[in-house]
Amino acid sequence: MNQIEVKARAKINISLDVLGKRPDGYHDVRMVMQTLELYDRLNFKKIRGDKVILKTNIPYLPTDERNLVNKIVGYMKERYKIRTGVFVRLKKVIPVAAGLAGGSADAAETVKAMNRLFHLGLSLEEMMEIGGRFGADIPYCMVGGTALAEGIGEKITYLPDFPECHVVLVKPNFGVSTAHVFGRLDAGALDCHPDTEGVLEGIRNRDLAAIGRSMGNVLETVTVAEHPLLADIKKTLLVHGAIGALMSGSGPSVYGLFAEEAAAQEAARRIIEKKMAKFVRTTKIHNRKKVGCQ
Ligand SMILES: C[C@@](CO)(OP(=O)(O)O)[C@H](O)COP(=O)(O)OP(=O)(O)OC[C@H]1O[C@@H](n2ccc(N)nc2=O)[C@H](O)[C@@H]1O
Ligand SMILES: Nc1ncnc2c1ncn2[C@@H]1O[C@H](COP(=O)(O)OP(=O)(O)O)[C@@H](O)[C@H]1O
Repeated sequence: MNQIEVKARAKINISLDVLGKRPDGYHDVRMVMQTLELYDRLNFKKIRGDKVILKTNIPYLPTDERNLVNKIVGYMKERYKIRTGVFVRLKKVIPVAAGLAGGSADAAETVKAMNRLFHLGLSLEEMMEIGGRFGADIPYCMVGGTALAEGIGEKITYLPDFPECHVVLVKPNFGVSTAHVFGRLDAGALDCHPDTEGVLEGIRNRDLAAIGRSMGNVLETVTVAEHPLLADIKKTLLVHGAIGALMSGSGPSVYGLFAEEAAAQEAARRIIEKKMAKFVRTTKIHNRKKVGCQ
C-alpha cells in the first residue's frame, strides 16, 4: 500500500464545562463531544527521498511544521525511523480556528494514516498518546462519535449514539484563539457550570428536547461577550425552530440542532439572508461506526 485517503471530521461540543486551572496552565474540562458529517480530506502518499511535503487548498494555512499534519508526519518518521518521504494533499472544508477542531481532526487522521501506511502496528491507546502530545482535542478526534472528554480532553468515555438530527453550522467571518479564551475565562466565570448530567441523560434516553434544554458551554461567557453577533445567530436559529443552539468549543462557530431538515434549511437561509456569516452549512451528526456493521 503506497497511498491512503481519509476523512477528518469536524466536532461540536454539546456541553463544555471547565472545572479548574491546573499548575501547567491547562484546564480540567468535562465535555460532551459529537462528530459531524462535515470533513476535510487527506491523501497520504509514499514518495522517493526523505522529505515531508504538504499541499493544501487554503492559501493562508502554513504547510511547514506549523501545520499539525506536517509536524506529526515528521515526528512519526523520526520516532519510528522511517526513511521514506511522505506527500500529503489536504483538502480543507472545515473552517480554520473555528471551535470545530479541524486541525485536531487532521492531526488524528495523520497518526492513523502513518500507522497504516508504514505498518507500525500501533494500538489505539498508543496512537491517542501520540496525538495527545500535539493537542488536547486530538485523542477524542481519533475515536469520534459521541463521547465524554475529561482531564484536559484526553480521557475519553464512549457514550451511546446521539439521536438523529440535522445541524445548522454557522462560522462567523473571524477566528478565535483557544488560548485567549481560556485565558480570559480565568479572570471570570470559573464557578459557572452547564448541565452536563442533563445532556448525558438526554443522550441515554435519545431525547433531543432534553438535550436541547441542558446543552451549555461555559466558554460562551468569554467569546459571546466579546462578539455579541454570536448571541444574535443563536437567537435566529432558535426562532426558526432549533431544539437547542450553542457555541462550539472556544468559538466562534455556533450551531443549532433541528429535528426536521426543512426547518434547518429555512434557518440557514435566514442567516445567509441576514449576512450574519459567509460559512453557513446544514449537515448531520455522524455517529461512530460499529465494528461488524459498516
Ligand atoms: C476548547 C476546545 C473544546 O473542544 O476546542 P476548540 O475550541 O479548540 O475547538 C478544546 O478543549 C481545545 O483543544 P485544542 O484546540 O486541541 O487545544 P490545545 O491546542 O491543546 O491548546 C490550545 C490552548 O488552549 C488552552 N487549553 C486547551 C485545552 C485545555 N483543556 N485547557 C486549556 O487551557 C491552553 O492555553 C492551550 O495553550
Ligand atoms: N491542519 C490544520 N488545519 C487547520 N489549522 C491548523 C492545522 N494545522 C495547524 N493549524 C493551526 O491551528 C490553529 C487552530 O486550528 P483549528 O483546529 O482549525 O482550530 P479549532 O480547534 O479552534 O477549530 C490555526 O490557527 C492554524 O494555524
